[in-house]
Amino acid sequence: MDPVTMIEPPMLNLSVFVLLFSLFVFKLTRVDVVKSAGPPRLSEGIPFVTNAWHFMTDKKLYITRATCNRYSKVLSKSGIAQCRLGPLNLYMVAGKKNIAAIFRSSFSSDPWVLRIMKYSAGYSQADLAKFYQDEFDGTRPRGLLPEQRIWHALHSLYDHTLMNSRSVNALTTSYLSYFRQQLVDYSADEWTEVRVYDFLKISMSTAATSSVMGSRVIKLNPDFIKAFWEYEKFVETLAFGLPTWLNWPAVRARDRFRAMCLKWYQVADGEFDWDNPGPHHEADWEPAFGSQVSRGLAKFAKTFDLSDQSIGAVYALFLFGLHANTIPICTWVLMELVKDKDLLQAVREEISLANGNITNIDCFDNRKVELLPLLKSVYTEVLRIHVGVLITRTATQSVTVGNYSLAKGSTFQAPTSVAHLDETAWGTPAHPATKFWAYRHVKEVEVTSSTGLSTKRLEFSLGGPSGLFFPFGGGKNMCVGRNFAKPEVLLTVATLVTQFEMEFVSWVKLDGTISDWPAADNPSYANAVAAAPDRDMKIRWRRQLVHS
Ligand code: HEM
Repeated sequence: MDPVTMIEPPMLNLSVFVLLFSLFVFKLTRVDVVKSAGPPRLSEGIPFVTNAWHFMTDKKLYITRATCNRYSKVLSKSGIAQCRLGPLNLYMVAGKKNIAAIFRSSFSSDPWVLRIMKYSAGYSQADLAKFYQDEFDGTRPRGLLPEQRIWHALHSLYDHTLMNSRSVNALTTSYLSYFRQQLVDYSADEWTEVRVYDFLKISMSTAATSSVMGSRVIKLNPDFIKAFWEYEKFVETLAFGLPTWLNWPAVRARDRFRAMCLKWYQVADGEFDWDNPGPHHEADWEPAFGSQVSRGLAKFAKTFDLSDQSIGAVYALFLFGLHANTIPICTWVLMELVKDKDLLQAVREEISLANGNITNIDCFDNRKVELLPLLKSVYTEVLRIHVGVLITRTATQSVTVGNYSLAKGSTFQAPTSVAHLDETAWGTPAHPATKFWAYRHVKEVEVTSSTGLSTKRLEFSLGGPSGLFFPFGGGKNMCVGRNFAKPEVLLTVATLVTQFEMEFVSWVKLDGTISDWPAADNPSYANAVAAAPDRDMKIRWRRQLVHS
């Protein structure tokens, strides 16, 4: 199937699910509707249904209802609002102080993550029980060493293999080399038409998967990348835990992708020498599992004796985390550059200057590209505008938020979009907060050389308060992939704009037909982190002649 048609959002099915889900919830739950003395409540047109419906079909609207004048100013006034989401009673929070509060150590995202592991990834019940038993609230079984505790082991594995500079550098170098292989078919002689999102979905996911697990996983499963995107479009709705008979296409896509991951794992496991200690256990790269994080996940699965079903789920969910946000973010960055020729030229010059006017990307210093102020500003601005997630936390003890004392077990959600689009924090008279502005996060500074010569240059400077910018979440559950995400996106963009001349052709719908409208955030991604575009940009490009 054409890779574009396979990503059409499952709107029809979703609508049916939501309706049935809402009725299901309405019938099965008895929820206390007494007006409490707690934070103000966000009203619902149809009790139990309206919020769940909006959350699953248009989360922007769900959040807007809590903040916008037309509906209610509940959240903007008080900084905390109660909100019913199906059977759950949640507290939505906003404002620097309340957001900082939910990033404290007395809040955890583990219960929310468990839901994703259960439904979106499909861990087995027996393995989920190991996580449930390792209580996050201090009542965990006593006498266990930290490394014997499953949550601790998972978090420290990520810290060790994704957060330190050695592992990030190794992943970045490997990613770039695989990404360049995706470009070999494009020559300097002819113009080729490509769709930006379509191209990046295939090329970046192929390169990033290979850099983490090695390319064998794709050779063993020729449909691997296609199966990933088939699965990706369902991950958010799977998390709602609808019965399988109601959600069959999603469950089938998940199980198919998980089985592919397991097939690869079994080959790698048979090949890896587990019994003999040696450098292969700590190497940045070895042929069986690939990178440190991939090998670490295998060790984790063995240590906690995970079932085959859960092992497939471990890798499927990790690959979702790896691709689901960097690829839409990179797409938006590239779209913004192609839309604005002057900006594209300015970014090209910045990259070229930093690299001594060498346009051969093979000679680039990766770290220099990451520091370029204008490119970093565009990346930051795209994160600000297009990351729209409800950062979710559960209180592990009784807590005080926004002057309200709330019980242990209360669930909180902080919508990034309320903070990221706050006009008073980010807007300027010429550039409102809701609009992309490439130069929002740079300022011009004057520098004087040792010979007394004064020049002006751009310096990166976040264009608003850091407490109102949290695209990667915060606290101990903050995104562990953020140190890799940045070089992955920036180096992909730097490679493409330096190696290719590119021109806008037209906006197209996801099925490839012409669109009169530019791309906007796709509302059918429910609680996704970075919004995918609802349509694509067709461009034409050809390789630049390289001077080294
Ligand atoms: C621009 C790209 C990305 C964005 C915007 C993003 C955003 C996020 C957010 C908002 C969370 C939840 C954090 C919280 O609850 O406080 C998260 C968690 C996570 N992300 Fe990312 N992410 C990105 C890239 C990546 C990459 C490249 C990887 C893998 C290498 C990754 C792996 C993960 C994992 C494993 C978690 C769960 C962490 C935990 O529960 O301890 N992410 N991400």
